[in-house]
Amino acid sequence: MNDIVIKTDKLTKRFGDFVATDAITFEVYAGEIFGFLGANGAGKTTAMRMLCGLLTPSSGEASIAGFDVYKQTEQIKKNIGYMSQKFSLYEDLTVRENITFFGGIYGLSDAQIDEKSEVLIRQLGLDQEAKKLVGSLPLGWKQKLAFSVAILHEPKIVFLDEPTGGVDPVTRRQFWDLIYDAAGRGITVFVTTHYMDEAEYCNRISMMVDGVMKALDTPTNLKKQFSAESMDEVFYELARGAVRGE
Ligand SMILES: Nc1ncnc2c1ncn2[C@@H]1O[C@H](COP(=O)(O)OP(=O)(O)OP(=O)(O)O)[C@@H](O)[C@H]1O
Repeated sequence: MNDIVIKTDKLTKRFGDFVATDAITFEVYAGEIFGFLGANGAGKTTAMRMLCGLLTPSSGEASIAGFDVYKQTEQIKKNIGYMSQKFSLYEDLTVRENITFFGGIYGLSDAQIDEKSEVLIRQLGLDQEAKKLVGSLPLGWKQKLAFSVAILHEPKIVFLDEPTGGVDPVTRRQFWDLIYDAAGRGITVFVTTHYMDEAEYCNRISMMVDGVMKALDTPTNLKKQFSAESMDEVFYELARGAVRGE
């Protein structure tokens, strides 16, 4: 009995004659960690922006947390968290000021913000850094803080667009501990990544090639399906015919 929190039917985005996302149809379940993979230019960011209510589709259907992507974008935004590649922390505010600022935007009370700030700062091990400007923190800390801020309001779904770009594997693993923690609390995680070790951490993975969703299954089943030892091999098999990208 899985609750569906994301449902799309032939969701498409055209830019002029170019079809960036081509009739993708899939479902994501509550509490799932769903990996959204594809080579550069495959159409991941475009699809994700439609799902977040930030970009109007050209055709097809999608509902996010039960809300329609054409008509109910404000409700969608209230029920999701979003962390883009250029995450939205303010570098010239301190760690604590950033948490307070975003808590205010999400409509949390002062008491809730105080409580969340304490928990978060402790959980991230940022006690020494709480009064430091975010701009002075290493990238890995910024990413963890940006993720924590994106789920400050305990959304139903959090969308992560390449959240761990540019940091080492140990720091990436620590970031994934936070993802597991959020998923354990029932937050659905929709994540794009280029790192195949991260793909292995997902419950299910979809692979986009030239705007089309070419595969969707668990990492184990995908490896079986492609007689592959690793997700790297699966990715290569699927993406090698791609026209777009580098
Ligand atoms: N506003 C736009 N106008 C025209 N073309 C666009 C626009 N936005 C994206 N595209 C094109 O759509 C295609 C898909 O882009 P998108 O950013 O969705 O891919 P992606 O899978 O997220 O790639 P990456 O991994 O590089 O971020 C690309 O060829 C891109 O150039």
